[in-house]
Amino acid sequence: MLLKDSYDRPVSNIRISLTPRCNLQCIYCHREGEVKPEKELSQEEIAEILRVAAKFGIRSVKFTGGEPLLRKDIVEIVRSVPEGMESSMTTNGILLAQYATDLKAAGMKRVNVSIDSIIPETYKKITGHDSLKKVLEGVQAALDAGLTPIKINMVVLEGINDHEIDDFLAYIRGNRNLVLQLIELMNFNNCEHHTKLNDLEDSLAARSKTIITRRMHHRKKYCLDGAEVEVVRPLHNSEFCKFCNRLRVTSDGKLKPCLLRTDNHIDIRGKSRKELEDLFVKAVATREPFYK
Ligand SMILES: Nc1nc2c(ncn2[C@@H]2O[C@H](COP(=O)(O)OP(=O)(O)OP(=O)(O)O)[C@@H](O)[C@H]2O)c(=O)[nH]1
Ligand code: SF4
Ligand code: SF4
Repeated sequence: MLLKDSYDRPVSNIRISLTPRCNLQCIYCHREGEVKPEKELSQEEIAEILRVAAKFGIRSVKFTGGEPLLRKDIVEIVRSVPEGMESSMTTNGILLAQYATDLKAAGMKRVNVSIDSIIPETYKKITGHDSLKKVLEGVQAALDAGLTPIKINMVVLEGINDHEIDDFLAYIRGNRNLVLQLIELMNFNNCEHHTKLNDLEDSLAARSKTIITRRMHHRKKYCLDGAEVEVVRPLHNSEFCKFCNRLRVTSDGKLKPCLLRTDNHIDIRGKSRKELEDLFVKAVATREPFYK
């Protein structure tokens, strides 16, 4: 039986940040909402968290960061995912070519890869590094290894990459294993590059053959001719929060009931199995939609 919060939202998936470290410096990075992270969880601590998650019926885990592939024990971590639980990862793709085959062999189902521009100079401007070629090789390696479907995550930045959407569509078009995911920038610092995605969604809707509403966050998925596009609009979106079914774990071992809150973290380090289970129940009970 899945745990439910008092807003009737079941927790069906868990997101574990494996490290706050990253080999890029994106201009908009929210670091999964972590503040001053301390010592990273060990592989055994992660395995124990996953066992408890499985006990509460959670059947899906997403590994995030920072950059999760910076963990030297990443393949071991993936191997420790309990049977029956699907694992995936959100990565910047730089080390993906190196790890794709091993991740698949360890049981990982699929990956999301962040690519904010397919123009090398713009990619460098956003991420601080000249790594686009490596990332595209990583995507190809993940396709070859069968880590699919692969979502290409693009954070839309006004005046920087917002004119590239058709280029991205051309990149994924015809490959059923690639999905484009357009993400609204989390505009915490009143960033001049923030843009709402409403107009973009309207134009996708007009061009779509089918529109699917996913259960998670009630996100819309637009099926265009030969290309699938998912849109993530988390800001001031009560519908998004109403259908939020995730519980997060920070890289230093705290249950995090909401990405946008730092005041209700629950430390789960050094706890017995029974205490850990009780803290899971407590964390789910404190969950509430950020935007109501
Ligand atoms: N506010 C908010 N934003 C989220 C949440 N989950 C994901 N996001 C945003 O969506 C972006 C993409 O998330 P990913 O890590 O690729 O995973 P996903 O697409 O949510 O998950 P899958 O569909 O399982 O692959 C993140 O960078 C966040 O900005 C959430 O629970 N709350
Ligand atoms: S790749 Fe992800 S974690 Fe790394 S800096 Fe960019 S947004 Fe942040
Ligand atoms: S802001 Fe919080 S409640 Fe809303 S979708 Fe994100 S994690 Fe869930």
